Amino acid sequence: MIVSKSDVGIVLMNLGSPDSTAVPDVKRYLMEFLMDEKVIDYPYLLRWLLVGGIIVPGRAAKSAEAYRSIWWEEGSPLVVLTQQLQKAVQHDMEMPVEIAMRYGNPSPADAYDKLLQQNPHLKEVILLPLYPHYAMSSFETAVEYAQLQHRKKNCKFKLTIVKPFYEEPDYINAMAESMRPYLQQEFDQVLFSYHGLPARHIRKGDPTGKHCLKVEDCCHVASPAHNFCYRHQVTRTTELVAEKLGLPREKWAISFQSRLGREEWLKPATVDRLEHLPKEGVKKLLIVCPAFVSDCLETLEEIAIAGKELFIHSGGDSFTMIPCMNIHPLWVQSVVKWCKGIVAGDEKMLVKQ
Ligand SMILES: C=CC1=C(C)c2cc3[nH]c(cc4nc(cc5[nH]c(cc1n2)c(C)c5CCC(=O)O)C(CCC(=O)O)=C4C)c(C)c3C=C
Ligand SMILES: [Fe+2]
Ligand SMILES: [Fe+2]
Repeated sequence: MIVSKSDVGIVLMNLGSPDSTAVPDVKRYLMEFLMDEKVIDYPYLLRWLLVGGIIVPGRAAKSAEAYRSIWWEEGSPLVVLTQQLQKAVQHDMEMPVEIAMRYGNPSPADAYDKLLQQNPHLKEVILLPLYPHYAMSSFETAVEYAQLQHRKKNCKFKLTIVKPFYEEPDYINAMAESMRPYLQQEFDQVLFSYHGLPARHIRKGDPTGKHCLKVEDCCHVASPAHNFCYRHQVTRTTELVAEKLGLPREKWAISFQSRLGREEWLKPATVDRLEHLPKEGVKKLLIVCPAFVSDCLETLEEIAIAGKELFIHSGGDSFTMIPCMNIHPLWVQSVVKWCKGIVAGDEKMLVKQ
């Protein structure tokens, strides 16, 4: 459907943060996040006992302290950087751009209200989940939440969803160019550290039921499962970015961070690599986190503070974290180009509905 530009709005959707670093706010946020059945996918009662009885009480104060170590005067880095992206995209777009968060504020309903205030005749909203890769616990839950609020509010406009963009040439180019200046310095390895997932989520998401983590080297063997396979998609992003940067194979590696709980998660774990790399001769490390388009707790605290400390303590000499794309001009241009293309009728970036 082609609608007039003046009747379209854009929502950039990210994960969300607590409202403040106060322990009750962090508790509320963690409860909302971890009680999401697509994040911790156990039966409700078990999830409630585990999250409300063990994980959140045990984690909230430590999490609040971690947030305090990275918090900015204007608020959570993730929220502030998403607002900055909104402003930068808005600067180059004729249609209104708002942001929404999966957890915490502002919600998709808040974003729809703001768009409707600007244009009560809104016909279409383009929802861009700011996740390059598909995961049930990131992309899928964000989309379903935005669709639920769209239905609950009985919105009359159409909600159009942008697909995970893990191999889109514009994203790959923006990632590579945002990294390139850091490659001028001497380094032994670039570590691409992605948010981790329970391995079970990868198997559960495989629509064929017989490919992911079952076929040898599954991520390199063609399969319809790849549309839903986070591990395939992060591998593809890494290989395309490395190729664009001319990085030889022995100069890069992949790892997975932020493990939670006792289940098996994707391997290798970033913490294990950071501990062992210096002993393997990797003393000068560059690290980048392409699963996040905006810097957040997972990059600024887990990698830039705790990860650096671990690597240096384990015998490393230099550790440089490459920032997320944030408001890199090529990233802003990519978002603008995709949205303008969709408004002009190009459907290749869209989830088929
Ligand atoms: C079972 C637990 C978790 C899964 C699965 C998970 C997937 C997942 N998360 C992101 C992106 C982000 N996660 C962030 C923080 C964060 N993640 C978990 C747990 C799971 N995530 C927790 C408990 C936390 C909270 C912080 C903590 O206590 O350590 C963030 C940062 C938010 C911020 O405010 O800065 C992001 C971003 C993705 C993309 C993903 C699936 C691929
Ligand atoms: Fe997470
Ligand atoms: Fe796979």
